[in-house]
Amino acid sequence: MQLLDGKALSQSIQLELKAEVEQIVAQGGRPPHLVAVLVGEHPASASYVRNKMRACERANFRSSLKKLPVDIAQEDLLAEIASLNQDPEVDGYILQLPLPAHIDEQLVTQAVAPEKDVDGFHPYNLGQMLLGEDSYLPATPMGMITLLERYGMETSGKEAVVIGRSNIVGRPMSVLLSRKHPQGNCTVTVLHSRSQNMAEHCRRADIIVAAIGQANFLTADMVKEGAIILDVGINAIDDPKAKRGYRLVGDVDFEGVKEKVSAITPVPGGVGPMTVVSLLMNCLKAYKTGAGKALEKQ
Ligand SMILES: Nc1nc(=O)c2c([nH]1)NC[C@@H]1CN(c3ccc(C(=O)N[C@@H](CCC(=O)O)C(=O)O)cc3)C=[N+]21
Ligand SMILES: [Mg+2]
Repeated sequence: MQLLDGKALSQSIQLELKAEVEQIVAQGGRPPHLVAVLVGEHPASASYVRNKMRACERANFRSSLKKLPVDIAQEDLLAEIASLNQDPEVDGYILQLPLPAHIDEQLVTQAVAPEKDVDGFHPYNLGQMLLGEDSYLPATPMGMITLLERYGMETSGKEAVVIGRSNIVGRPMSVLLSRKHPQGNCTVTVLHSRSQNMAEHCRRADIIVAAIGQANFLTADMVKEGAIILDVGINAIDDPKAKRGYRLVGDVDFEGVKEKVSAITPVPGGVGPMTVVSLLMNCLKAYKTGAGKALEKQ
């Protein structure tokens, strides 16, 4: 079994990004600037955002965290978004999801300038992705494709099963795995809460992407010998012995399946860090294409 070490890979990509930023700065440029907008105090979100800011530091990016109160009015959030869109010193930014219930997530996501949408959540970027045109890819699916690419795993002609149909993970991943691409060209099946015979579908798969949000959902009896497993799950399990009082487990019963599969991502240290570094890759791309100034007020 090969462990797909997302943490180590993300760190080496951060070093590559850092080298590129050093070159930009040596030539008189400013570093790329990523902004994370965090509304309220959602504890998991706060920890993800911290990881993103830390990755920026390691890659010599400039980063800013914009903390907004949980009860912010939607129109005030829209005003913040408009100001980020117009700020020539902001290359890319993300609105950390989930947003509080009184905010219309779709509406505010559409207010983000597509040029600065390094999360790839704007309908324009999602549409471009569907068409196979250039866009910012959503960070988690992009991270998984990069992981396969850097490990030299071609997927053409293989059977892929994606469990989960969320807008930010399952759906875009199913699109990427079926596109014309060395880490694509798969025959893709998307499973979701209404699917029947889940285990049967999974047992046929050469590649399984588990994005269900349920600890230890995918068990050994559901996987084929030699399959590749990408585990998107981040589930906190109470554990009095752990430092934080809990530990993180994925959607895959790692211990159960590890002897059976050919490759698998661990949790933590797999898909999560790849998500973070994908944001930085998108932000450098935004910087290079001049996204910062795209909507500058004249
Ligand atoms: N607008 C937006 N963009 C996102 O990219 C986004 C989001 N909203 N909402 C939630 C999901 C989830 N997500 C993760 C980021 C980092 C880790 C990560 O760093 N995980 C570490 C461990 C984390 C820990 O120790 O707490 C790991 O798996 O090794 C995981 C998950 C980004 N998301
Ligand atoms: Mg994500």
